[in-house]
Amino acid sequence: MATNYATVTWDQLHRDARLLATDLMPRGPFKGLVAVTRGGLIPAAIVARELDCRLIETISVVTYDEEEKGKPVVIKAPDVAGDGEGFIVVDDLVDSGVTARIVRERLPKAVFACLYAKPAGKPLTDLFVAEVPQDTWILFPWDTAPLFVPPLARKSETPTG
Ligand SMILES: O=P(O)(O)OC[C@H]1O[C@H](OP(=O)(O)OP(=O)(O)O)[C@H](O)[C@@H]1O
Ligand SMILES: Nc1nc2[nH]cnc2c(=O)[nH]1
Ligand SMILES: [Mg+2]
Repeated sequence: MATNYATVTWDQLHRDARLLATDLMPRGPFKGLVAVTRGGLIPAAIVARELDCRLIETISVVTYDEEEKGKPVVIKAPDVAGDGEGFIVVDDLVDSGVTARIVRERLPKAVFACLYAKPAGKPLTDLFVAEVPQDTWILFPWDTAPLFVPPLARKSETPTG
């Protein structure tokens, strides 16, 4: 259970995706990218723009609560990417590493890249931009909205006030 939160703004996300692209450049050229939906879609779009890649495939992994031991299921396969040779897999983060493990099984020859890595997932990614503590929940721009915050001197004020 996360006890801290780390908020990522659109600007930070864009900067970090560009840094990831910079680190990926020497490993290319690449045939294309595989975005891990949904969190990897926007990072993959930014990386693809920087690397001038126009081929973007997707893989979708869902962990259903009802499934045996929360087993992850691939509900959309990355058929165009074959065994992953010449492709970059892009996700927003690795946490437990469960998603990355199943993606790597499908695409063993791909380079796996993500923006943020928690310690448990770190061994599953080839590249990442920043490490985040295991007890920290990352809030992406698409998870959040600007909210009224009352002045310190008026703590009891409500957002509707
Ligand atoms: O390392 P793990 O413990 O597997 O966690 C990391 C995954 O969890 C989130 O995806 P999620 O399955 O929540 O779906 P989403 O991308 O559609 O938000 C995130 O985007 C990663 O793909
Ligand atoms: N948004 C978000 N999704 C996650 N999925 C697994 N870990 C995380 C996290 O820290 N933030
Ligand atoms: Mg995801």
